[in-house]
Amino acid sequence: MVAFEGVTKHFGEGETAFTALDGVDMAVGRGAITGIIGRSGAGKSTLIRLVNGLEKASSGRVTVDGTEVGGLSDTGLRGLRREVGMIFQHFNLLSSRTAFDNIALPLEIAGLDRAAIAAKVGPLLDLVGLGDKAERYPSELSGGQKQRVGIARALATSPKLLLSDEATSALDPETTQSILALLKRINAELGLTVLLITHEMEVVKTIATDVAVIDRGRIVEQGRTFDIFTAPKHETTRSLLASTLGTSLPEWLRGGLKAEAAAGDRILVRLTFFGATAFQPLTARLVAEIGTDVNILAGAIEEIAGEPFGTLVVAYPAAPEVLARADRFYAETGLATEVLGYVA
Ligand SMILES: Nc1ncnc2c1ncn2[C@@H]1O[C@H](COP(=O)(O)OP(=O)(O)OP(=O)(O)O)[C@@H](O)[C@H]1O
Repeated sequence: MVAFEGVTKHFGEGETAFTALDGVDMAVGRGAITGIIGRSGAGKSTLIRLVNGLEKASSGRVTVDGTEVGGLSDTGLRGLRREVGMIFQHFNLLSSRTAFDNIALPLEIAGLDRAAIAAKVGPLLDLVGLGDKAERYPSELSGGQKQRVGIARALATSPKLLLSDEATSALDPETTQSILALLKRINAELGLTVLLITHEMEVVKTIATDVAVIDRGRIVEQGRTFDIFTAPKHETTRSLLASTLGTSLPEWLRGGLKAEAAAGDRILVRLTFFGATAFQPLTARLVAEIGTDVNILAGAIEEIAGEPFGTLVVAYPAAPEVLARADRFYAETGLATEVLGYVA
């Protein structure tokens, strides 16, 4: 639905020139919820703003449904923006307008009469759960309610694509979950494609079917969320995900970790389980097969893009016969393993 082909974006000229995007190739599938993650300043906002023509690529092509955004006239851009809704971190509502009138705004701009507008806005208010708040002003609404108005406004022109720029970053965790549930429902019920940028890994883990990782203007990794989150390849992805997945080591352990084993050391291994049911029996068997001298140091079962996934960090003696037993067990069970290092 959206394609980036060799997209580069420079800001400024000469000595102050800055390359915000550097040869981005990326595809956003129809009906998918795609999350773009990256550190602050990586280029996420610039990337998303190219999709609705708020920024123009310096080179390369951005297309929405086959139409090149950079080549559109002002009229063409207005048409595109009816097809592409956007929601923002700080909601961007007009404080002088009620919830109803904020949602009505894009329809007024599109030239609809009052009756047609009312026929659209009523159901949208119901869809976002604000049927009883039509006449409230933004100052009378909570953050979550304001974002619901923002979502309804973005949906007013029946877009095919919704862009979300840190839409839950200003909300508390509970409200975030309710907004994410709403976005998921809209995606499923209206078949709306969603492209979101966020610095919150939890958001991606909860709703994104696909993810792209951006680092200093380049896409360094992209694919299905479950695959990327369970087996991140790029260093940036690993570091972004470390604190989210319960796979990061406690400081006291990390501090003493060595790359090489000395006599008498213990090896630290991270095991990855797919499917919650595998967790218990495999943990028990691990201890039985390797020997009782196994410490379980960290572990968690979580859900990524709707699928259960578990990790366990264990330590046991780095003696050749123990390592051989462990390797046999891993090969038999197909467990994914990663050696984290050695401790005295
Ligand atoms: N109009 C501009 N003029 C000059 N530099 C810009 C402009 N807009 C963005 N940049 C620079 O481009 C880089 C990418 O910015 P962008 O806002 O896309 O990053 P981001 O990943 O969205 O960051 P954040 O998570 O902090 O919002 C940053 O270094 C930023 O300073």
